[in-house]
Amino acid sequence: MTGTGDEQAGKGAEGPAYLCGFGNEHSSEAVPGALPVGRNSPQRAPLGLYAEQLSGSAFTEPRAHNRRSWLYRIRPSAAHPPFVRAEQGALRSAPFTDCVPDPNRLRWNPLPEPDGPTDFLSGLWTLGGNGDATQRTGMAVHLYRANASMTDRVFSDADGELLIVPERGGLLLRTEFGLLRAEPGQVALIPRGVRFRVELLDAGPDGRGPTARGYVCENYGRPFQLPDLGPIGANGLANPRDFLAPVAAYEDVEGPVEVVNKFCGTLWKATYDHSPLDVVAWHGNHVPYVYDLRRFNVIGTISYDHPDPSIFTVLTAPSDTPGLAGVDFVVFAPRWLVGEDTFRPPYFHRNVMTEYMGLIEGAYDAKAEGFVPGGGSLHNMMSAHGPDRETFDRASAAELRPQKVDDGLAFMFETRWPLTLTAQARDADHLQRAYDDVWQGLQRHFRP
Ligand SMILES: O=C(O)Cc1cc(O)ccc1O
Ligand SMILES: [Fe+2]
Repeated sequence: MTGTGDEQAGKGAEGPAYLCGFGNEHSSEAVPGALPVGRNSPQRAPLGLYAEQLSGSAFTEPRAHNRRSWLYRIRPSAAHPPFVRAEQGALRSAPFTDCVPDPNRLRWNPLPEPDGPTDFLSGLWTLGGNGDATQRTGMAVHLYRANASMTDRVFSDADGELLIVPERGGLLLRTEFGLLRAEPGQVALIPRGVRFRVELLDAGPDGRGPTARGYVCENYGRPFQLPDLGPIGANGLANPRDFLAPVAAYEDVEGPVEVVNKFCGTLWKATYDHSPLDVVAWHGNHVPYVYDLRRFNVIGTISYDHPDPSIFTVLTAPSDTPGLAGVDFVVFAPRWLVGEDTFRPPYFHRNVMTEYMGLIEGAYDAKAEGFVPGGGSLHNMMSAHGPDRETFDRASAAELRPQKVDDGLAFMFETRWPLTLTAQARDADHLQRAYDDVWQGLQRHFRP
């Protein structure tokens, strides 16, 4: 695949320029002539740059799964002193062994405000996850809250890719590949190993701003890809051309920059004597991207019943068993409900998959109250859940006219493995201890 064009993104003309297309073999140069022509590693790279390959798959994986990018940079990444252990904050990693896996339905309010100056990295707070980062399986659910831009440091995650879901406040992601802007309603993906710095879009000149919040799915397994469409056909759900990769943009900055690396669950740091965001040109398919959830082409019934929410899959990270995702990213976007003789909100169910849900704005059609933007719910493997009592009563009696559901944007990280909590999530003050009550009082209506 090749890029078909550039796109100006963000709100208005000041947004970064982008390259379009999911999984494409993109190329970009910030200085004309910086990309070598016809080879990746010439004897001397153009403009005195260093060539470096960043591999996101084994060299030998099938072409359809093969991922790598070639970076042409001012200094090679290899020029650095030893990494030493860094502050872990509230960031935790798989395997999650603090807690016994809990079959209860759980729900949290948003994270409390940060105590002091907190950037994206120090504001990461892990809820739980599954698998094992050292085995490259499973996933983790993190939340973040940040009131300061990252300055003089960058982050990269050797353990997996990061799907960032802003809920409050926009983010400017300065990556090795260039700039991405992600506002609430958009999501950003940083591939395994890619270095980046997160700045708050609303920050003042001192880098401080109101608290930005959101969710992060850390995927240790096979990278997210677009789901197959089967009988849906060639178009629909998330369309490939709406995934936007950055154009090359580099920093030529001498001076100490801390590089923080998450490696097998722990954070390590090394101080470089220059900014490692010094990539002048690049090409490849192991690239960061943003996607606007409002571009999701929502498909649902036009007759009766309610398709399973797999119909809302934006991205899927396959496991080694076909059809069983390590993690799916699913969005409940504005849509029309027209099903006749149909209970229209999510049905009662028990699922072998585990569902973590978050809310970006508004309300969710299965929950009348208590599921709030910035909060989250966990319905672990086989836990019984569905509409709360109020929603059930309302939806069972509703007149079934065509109805637009457009008062919220919810999402789900759905995984084939049960999710084990961190101790901080189990013991959190913001855990709603009476969540079970939302299903109390569902009356018997049986009339044999
Ligand atoms: O639990 C949820 O609210 C998510 C969900 C929605 C739906 O419409 C059907 C099944 C399902 O798990
Ligand atoms: Fe569910």
